[in-house]
Amino acid sequence: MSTRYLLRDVAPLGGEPTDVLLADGVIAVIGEAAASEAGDDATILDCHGLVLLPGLVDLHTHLREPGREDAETIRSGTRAAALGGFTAVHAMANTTPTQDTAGVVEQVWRLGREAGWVDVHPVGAVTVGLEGERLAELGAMAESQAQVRVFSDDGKCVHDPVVMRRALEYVKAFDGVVAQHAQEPRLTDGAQMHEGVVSAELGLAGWPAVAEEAIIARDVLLAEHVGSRLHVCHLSTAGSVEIIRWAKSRGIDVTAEVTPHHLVLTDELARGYDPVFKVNPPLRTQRDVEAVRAGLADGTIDIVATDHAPHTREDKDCEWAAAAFGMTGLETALSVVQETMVDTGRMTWADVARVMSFAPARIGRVDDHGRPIAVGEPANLVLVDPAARRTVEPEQQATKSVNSPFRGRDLSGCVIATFLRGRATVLDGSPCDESVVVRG
Ligand SMILES: NC(=O)N[C@@H](CC(=O)O)C(=O)O
Ligand SMILES: [Zn+2]
Ligand SMILES: [Zn+2]
Repeated sequence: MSTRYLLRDVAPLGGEPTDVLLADGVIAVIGEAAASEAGDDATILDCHGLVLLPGLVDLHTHLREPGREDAETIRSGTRAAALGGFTAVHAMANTTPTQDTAGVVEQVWRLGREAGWVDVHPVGAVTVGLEGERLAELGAMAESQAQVRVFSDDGKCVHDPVVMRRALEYVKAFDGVVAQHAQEPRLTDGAQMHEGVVSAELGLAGWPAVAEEAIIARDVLLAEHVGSRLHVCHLSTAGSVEIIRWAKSRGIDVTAEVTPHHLVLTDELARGYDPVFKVNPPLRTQRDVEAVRAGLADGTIDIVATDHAPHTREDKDCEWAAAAFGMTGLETALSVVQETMVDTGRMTWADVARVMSFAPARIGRVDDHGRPIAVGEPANLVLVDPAARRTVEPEQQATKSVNSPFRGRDLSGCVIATFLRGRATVLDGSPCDESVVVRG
C-alpha cells in the first residue's frame, strides 16, 4: 500500500499557498478538499513557507558506473540526486565500457531502476568509444529498453563535421538529440584553464573562448542545414550566448544548458592552484558569468544542468596540471540557482521549474517528469525551503566524491522532501533509505 501525503499550506511554483494530497502515486487533490479526502492514514507535512516544484530533471550527470565505481556508483549518485531534489537524471556516456551499445545502456537503465532513487535515463555515445570516428549503434540504443533519446560524446567533442552531420541526420528518425560538448580539440590541446589574464599570470596553458564558440557556430549551422535538433552542453562564454541567441532568432532548433558553477564561479579561483576548480569547460570571467545569467533569465539558455562530475581524491588531489577535470554538483545545484537567479530577483520559482524540470524533460523526451503541478499528474515533486541556510560539507554529502567547489560555503535553500511517483525518497532533508530498499 502506498503512503498518502498531505502537504499543508504549500506554495506550488512559489504561488498562493494551498493544500496538496499525494495518493496512489499521483497528485490526487489540490485545494481545500485535500484535507478532508486525505483519510486517517495520510502523513501530514506542515509546509508553511515551503515551495513545491516539479521534481528536477538533470540532463547531464556523470554516474561513473560502469567502470569508476570508486568515484561514484549509480546507487550513490542517484541518492545524491534525490537529495538535490531530482527525480530523473540523464547518465552521461563516458563510462568504461562506454555507453555505446544497447547492452550497456540497458545495464545502466536497469541498475537505476534497482537503486530506486530517481529515474535514470542513459545518454548514448554518438561515436564508438567516444573516438569521434564511427557512429555508435544509435538506433539500437533508441529501441532498447532504455529508450535513449539523448546522444553525446561528452568529455570529447564530435569534432569531425561529417560525423556530426551524420549523427544529426540519424537521430531525426527517433526524435533524438545530439548533445555536443563544444570544444575544438586543436585549439585546446593541453589547455588547463580559461585563456585570459589569469592564465597568463599563472603560466597555465589557456583555453580560449573561441574553441567553444567556433564549434557552437558550426553546429547550429549544421543543425539548420539538416533540419535536426541540437543541444549544447555546459555553455560557458558570453560569445556562446550571443551565437545561441542569433541561432534561435533564425528559427534553428537549438537548446543550450549552463551549469550552476558557471553561473557563479570565475577563473580568479585558479589563483590558489586548487584543482577542485579545474573543470571542463573552464571557469570563465565575471563578464561571462553575467552573460550566462542574462542568457538564462531571457530564455536564450534553456536549462540548468549539473554536469555532476565526481572524481576520486587520487584523481583530484594532485598538482593542477595532473588533476582530472570536473566538479560535483547534484546536491548544491538548486541552491546555486536560487542564490544567483531567484534571490537576485532575476527569476521566479516558476522560472526555476522551467529551467530545471519542464525544459530538460522536454529536451530529453522524458514524458512523466517535468509535468505541471495538476490533479492526475504523476507525483514527481520536490519541496524546497528557500529560507533555510546550510554549509556545504562534501564529506557529509551522499555522492562518493568530495570534489565540490562549494566546500565551506554557506548556501541558501534546502531540499526538504523529494517524491518519486508519490513515494518519498527524501523526507525532512534526509534520504529515505528504507522506503527505497523496501521497494527493491
Ligand atoms: N566536466 C568535466 O570537467 N568533466 C567531465 C566531462 C565533461 O563534462 O566534459 C567528466 O566526465 O569528468
Ligand atoms: Zn562536457
Ligand atoms: Zn559532462
